[in-house]
Amino acid sequence: MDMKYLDHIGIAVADLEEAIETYEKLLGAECYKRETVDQQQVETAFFRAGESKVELLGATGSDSVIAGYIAKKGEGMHHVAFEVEDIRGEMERLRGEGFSVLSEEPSRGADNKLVAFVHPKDNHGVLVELCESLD
Ligand SMILES: CC[C@@H](C(=O)O)C(=O)SCCNC(=O)CCNC(=O)[C@H](O)C(C)(C)COP(=O)(O)OP(=O)(O)OC[C@H]1O[C@@H](n2cnc3c(N)ncnc32)[C@H](O)[C@@H]1OP(=O)(O)O
Ligand SMILES: [Co+2]
Repeated sequence: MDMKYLDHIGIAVADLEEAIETYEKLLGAECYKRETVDQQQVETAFFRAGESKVELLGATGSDSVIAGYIAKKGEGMHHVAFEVEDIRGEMERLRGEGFSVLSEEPSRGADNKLVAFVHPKDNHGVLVELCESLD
């Protein structure tokens, strides 16, 4: 299988501190990691939920896709992320299947991963992230 498992869901939030408090109560677990990814202009906060994770995403700049998303659609589910074994191979496979992979090369994401995205218009309205762990 090419996609190994659902690694995380990404949730766009307007106020990261407030959202962390909410998700700590909701999941009954503490945020275990915070990381800013400058290339994406986002600050992330991660929670474990069984084998999967919840990634809260706050914008760090007005050009951030998260700021644009919230301005247009409001807060909410932003993407689903699948862990893959070989991200470049998977990007090539998806391009061959006609999907719009949004970059030529993967970039550095949070959590020591390489990431790439597939346009939501190709996935029935859901932005899909591919991630490959570098650990
Ligand atoms: C922290 C790093 C990493 C990790 O390690 O986990 C991350 O998770 S980073 C997460 C943030 N980064 C990204 O999302 C990068 C990839 N995304 C993009 O390049 C863009 O967001 C996009 C998908 C290309 C859309 O950008 P753009 O075309 O500029 O936005 P529009 O507002 O014009 O939208 C066009 C069209 O698409 C719909 N849309 C946009 N975003 C989403 C979304 N997340 N989910 C579903 N649909 C989305 C938008 O509503 C528009 O639709 P129409 O109005 O019907 O045309
Ligand atoms: Co993500």
